[in-house]
Amino acid sequence: MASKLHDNAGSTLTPARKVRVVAKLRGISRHEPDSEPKPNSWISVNKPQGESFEGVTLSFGEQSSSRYWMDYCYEEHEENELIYTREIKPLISAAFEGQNSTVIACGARGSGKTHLIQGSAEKPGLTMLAIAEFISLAEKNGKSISVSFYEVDHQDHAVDLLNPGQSPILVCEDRGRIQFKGLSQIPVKSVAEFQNFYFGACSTQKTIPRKGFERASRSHMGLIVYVFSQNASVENGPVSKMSFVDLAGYEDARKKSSDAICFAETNKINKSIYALLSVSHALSSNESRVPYRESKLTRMLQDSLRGTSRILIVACLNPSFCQDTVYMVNLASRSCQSIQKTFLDSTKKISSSANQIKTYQKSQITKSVSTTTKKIPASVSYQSEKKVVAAPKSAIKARKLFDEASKSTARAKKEIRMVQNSSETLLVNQDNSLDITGNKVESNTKVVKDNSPPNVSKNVKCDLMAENGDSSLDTSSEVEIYPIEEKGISLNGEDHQDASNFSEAVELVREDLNMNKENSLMLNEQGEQALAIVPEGQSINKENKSSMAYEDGSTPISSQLRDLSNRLKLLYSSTPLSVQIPEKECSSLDSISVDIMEPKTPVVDQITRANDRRDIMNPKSPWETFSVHNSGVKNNLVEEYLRFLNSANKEELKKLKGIGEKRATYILELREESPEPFKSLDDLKDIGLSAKQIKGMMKKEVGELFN
Ligand SMILES: Nc1ncnc2c1ncn2[C@@H]1O[C@H](COP(=O)(O)OP(=O)(O)OP(=O)(O)O)[C@@H](O)[C@H]1O
Repeated sequence: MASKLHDNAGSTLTPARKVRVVAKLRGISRHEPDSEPKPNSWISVNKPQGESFEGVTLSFGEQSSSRYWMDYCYEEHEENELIYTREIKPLISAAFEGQNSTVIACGARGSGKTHLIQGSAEKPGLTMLAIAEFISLAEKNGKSISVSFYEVDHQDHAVDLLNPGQSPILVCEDRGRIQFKGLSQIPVKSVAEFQNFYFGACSTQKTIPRKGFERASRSHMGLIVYVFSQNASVENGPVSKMSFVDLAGYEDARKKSSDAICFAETNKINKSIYALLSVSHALSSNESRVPYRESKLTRMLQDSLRGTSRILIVACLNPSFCQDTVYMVNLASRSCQSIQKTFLDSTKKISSSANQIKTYQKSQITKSVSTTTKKIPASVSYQSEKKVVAAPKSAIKARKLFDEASKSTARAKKEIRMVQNSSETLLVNQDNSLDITGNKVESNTKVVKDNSPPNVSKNVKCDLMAENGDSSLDTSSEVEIYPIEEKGISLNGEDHQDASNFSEAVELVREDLNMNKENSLMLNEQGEQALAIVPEGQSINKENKSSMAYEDGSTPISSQLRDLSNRLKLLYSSTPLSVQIPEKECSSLDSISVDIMEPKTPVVDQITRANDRRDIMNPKSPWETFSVHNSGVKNNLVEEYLRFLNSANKEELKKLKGIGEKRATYILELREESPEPFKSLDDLKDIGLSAKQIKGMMKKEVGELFN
C-alpha cells in the first residue's frame, strides 16, 4: 500500500466529535480468483505534516490530485477486531451512560461492508464483537439487552428480519421518540443465542418472500442494540441504543443496470445512501436543518443520529480500481470534521493574509524588491479580491452539488509567500517545498500551517495560492481540500439539494474528475486570474456560520451583503402582489448572496437596479407612496406571522385559522428538526396547506385586526 504515513493518533473518538469518518481498505479473500495478497497501488494514504492536522487524506491513482479527508484509514491487514477495539468499544461504554450511536458501513459493491459489520463465524464482524461486550457490560451494570434487525429496500419498505413475512415496519414519532410499529425486539442473553438468530436472519434474508411487494436485489440492513434498565418495561423505552448499518453498495446506475427497472432501483438505493450521508454531513457541520425525512432509513435512525448521539462512518474501499469507491469516499469525506478544522484554519489565515495585502497596498509604501523575488503586479493583487470563475460549466455545477474536494482537481496551485519584514520589503517566494517556518510541507499536499499572528518585528507570512502559467504545475501538484457546502448541496431548508440530484451530482463529479488535467491546463492559461483563491476561501465560509466573523469580532462585509440579500429575497418571496422581479433580476439577487465575496460596486448596482425596477425608491404619486407603505406593512405582518409559527406553543398555534391538533403537533415536530422551519409563507406548504389556504389564512388574520 502506498501509505505515506499511518500512525495511530486520533483513532478513538474524542468527546467533542459528533461524526467520525474512517476508511477501511478491504483485504483479499481466499476465495477470490486472484487471491494472492498484493500491495494496493491505487490508493494513497497521506498524513499532512503538522500537529494541527488530525486526519489523513486519501488519493486515488497515480495521477490523481483529488484528496479526501478521513479521520483515519485502516489498512488491508488490519482486521475487524482492531476496528472494534478502537472505534466501537468506546461507543458501547457510552451506551451504558445513555448515549446513542450509529455505525455506518458505506462503500461501493464488494468493498467489504458486510464482512465488516456481520463478518462470519470464523471472522466475527463488528456486531458480533459488540454483542459480547454489551452482554458483559449489561451483567456488570444490572441492565438488559435486546436487539432488532431490519432491512430497508429501494422503495423505502422496511421489513423485520427477525420476524419475516410481516407487513412493512411503520415509523412514527411519539413524544419526541422514534417508534417502530411491526419491528420486533428480541432479548439477548448470550452470544451463541444472538449468533444463531442473527446469522439465521442474514442467510434467509435473501430468500424470504415479501408481503405485498417485490423483494429488492439490494438493500440496507440495520441492527439495533437496545440497553434497558433491568426492570424497565419496553414501553418506558431503552436507556440508549446503538445502530449498526450495512448500507447497500453504491453502484453507478448507468454502468451496471441491464434494464430500466434495475436502473430505477439502483438510482433509488443510491439516493438513500446519499440521504444518510447528507444527514451526517448536516450534523457534522451543525446545520440548522437536518434532512431526516429524505428517506426511510434516516427517519428510522433519527434517534440514533441526533442530539448527543455519535456517528461513526466507515468508508469501505475496494482493493483494486473502482470508480464507485471514489464517489463514496467523496461523499463520506464531507462529514469529516478534520477537513473543516483544517479548512477553517487555512481560510482564516487566507482572509487575514488578504487583509494584510489590502493594508499594505493602501499604505503606498515604496517597497524594495529583492533580486530573487518578483513584485506582485497591481492587476494580480486586484484579482485576488475578485471571484473568478475559470472552470467549465459542468465542473462548476459539480462543485455546487458536491464539495470542493473535487473542485480541487481543477486547480493546480502555487504558494506565493509574501514576506513583509520590518523594513517593509515585499518578498515573493515561489519555492513550494518549504514553508516560511522552514517546515517541509509534503510535496503533494497543500498545507497552510502558520497560525501565528502578523508581527512586524519579524517576518510576516501571507499565504496565497496562485495558479499561474508555470509549466511545472501538473495535475499531481499540490491541492487543497475544501469541506465546502456549496449552494446547490446546502442541506438547510431553502437551499437543500435533495437526493433527486444524486445521479446528476455523480455524473458531474465524474466529469469533473475526468477533466482534471484539462482544467489545470486551462487554468494555466488563465494566468493571474487564478488568484481567485482568496474570495473562494471566503465563499466556502458562506455556509459555515461559525466562521462568519473575523477574528476581531466584526462581521465580514460579504456576510452583511448576504444578509441584505436574504432580506431582499424574503421581501420578494413574501410580497406576491408587489411588482414581479424578472427572472434575471432574481438570479442576480441569488448571486449576491452566494457569490459576492467582497464589496464590489456591482452589488450596490444590482440592488439599486432592482429597486429602480420596482420603482419604489422614487414614488411619484400618493398612490405609489401608499403602495410602498402597504407592502411594507404586509411584509411586517408576514414576518410576525412566521415568527409566531416558529415560536408559539401548541395551544397558541391552534388558535390560528387552518391549524388544528394535527398540524400544531406537526409544526412542533418540524421545530425539533429545525428551530425555524418557517422562513417564508411558502414553507406553510410543508404542513399540507395549499397556496389558496395560505392566502385565506393571511386574509383572515389581517381581517381580525380590524374587528
Ligand atoms: N477484510 C477482508 N479480508 C478478506 N476478504 C474480505 C475482506 N472483506 C471482504 N472480503 C471479501 O470480499 C467479498 C466482498 O465482501 P462483502 O460481501 O463484505 O462486500 P460488500 O461491500 O458487503 O458487498 P455488497 O455491496 O455487494 O453487499 C467477500 O467475498 C468477502 O469475503
